[in-house]
Amino acid sequence: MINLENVSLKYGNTVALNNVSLKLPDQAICGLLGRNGAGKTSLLSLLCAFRRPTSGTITISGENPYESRNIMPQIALIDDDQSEIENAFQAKELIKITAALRPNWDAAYAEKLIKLFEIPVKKKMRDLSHGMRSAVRVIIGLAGQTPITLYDEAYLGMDAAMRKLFISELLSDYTQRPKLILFSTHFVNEMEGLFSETIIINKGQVIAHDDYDNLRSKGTVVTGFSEVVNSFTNGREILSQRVLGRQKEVVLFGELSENDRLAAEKKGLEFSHPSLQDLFIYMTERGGKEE
Ligand SMILES: Nc1ncnc2c1ncn2[C@@H]1O[C@H](COP(=O)(O)OP(=O)(O)OP(=O)(O)O)[C@@H](O)[C@H]1O
Repeated sequence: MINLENVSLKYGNTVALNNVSLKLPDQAICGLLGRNGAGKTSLLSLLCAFRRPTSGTITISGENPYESRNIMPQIALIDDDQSEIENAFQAKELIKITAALRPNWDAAYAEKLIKLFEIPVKKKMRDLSHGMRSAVRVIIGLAGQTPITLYDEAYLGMDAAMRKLFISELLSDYTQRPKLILFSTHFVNEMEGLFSETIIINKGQVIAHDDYDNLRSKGTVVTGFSEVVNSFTNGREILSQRVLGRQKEVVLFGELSENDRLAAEKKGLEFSHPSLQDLFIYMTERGGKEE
């Protein structure tokens, strides 16, 4: 269990995280969503003890990660690091070095993934394409089997087919060997089916943390004849709207009361929930807090 209490992180005068409190379970695939500069990387860098918070406390399994030799090998951060040091190694050397640092390393799984992603392992990292370098990193993330694995935009440069392969591996591995995976992404539409829970971070603050279905249920899509939809949605918080001939679809923020729903159904309106991406965009545009 990860527990953050009133955690803030400042870089000089820049407040990257502002009084964040968060509890994360031992087993989940948790999406970390936020606009550029929202504080996602800052949060992940605290969790893997690359940085210390300016104020507040972080505990992982009850221990302070900065002072614990037990905790550090249990956490891996997989990011889009382009450092010269890493780029100087052959892919297979980088994999071998990392394997030595990971107590739960699954060598057979790493070999399987190298074949699956068709990695030319003798090439230096700097000579691989961006997508291939990312594939090497996610192989390290998957084969490392760390109980807490953090992916920070780890698949950048991968084409759609490769991203699909990665997601499918992540899911099947999680099903067999559950752990805590935190997954920061801007590909909300593509990845949202992956998340058992989602954290939305905006301007350094956690504005929502809920399971996937609960979060999506905070929005309502209303569809029907334009005039009926207009009279029903008038005065409510509208996320987006589009007209389809005589029909109209309006996305509202918030759940409808049972009375509202029954009244609208009598008028022939239909309801569903918006995508996580639509909700995310709305919540971070208005900067609002989850009710
Ligand atoms: N090393 C640093 N020095 C100074 N300011 C920083 C540093 N790293 C991040 N920041 C600032 O902290 C804030 C949060 O940045 P962070 O990288 O955590 O955001 P992010 O959500 O990961 O963004 P992105 O999606 O663009 O990667 C931003 O205002 C950023 O400019």
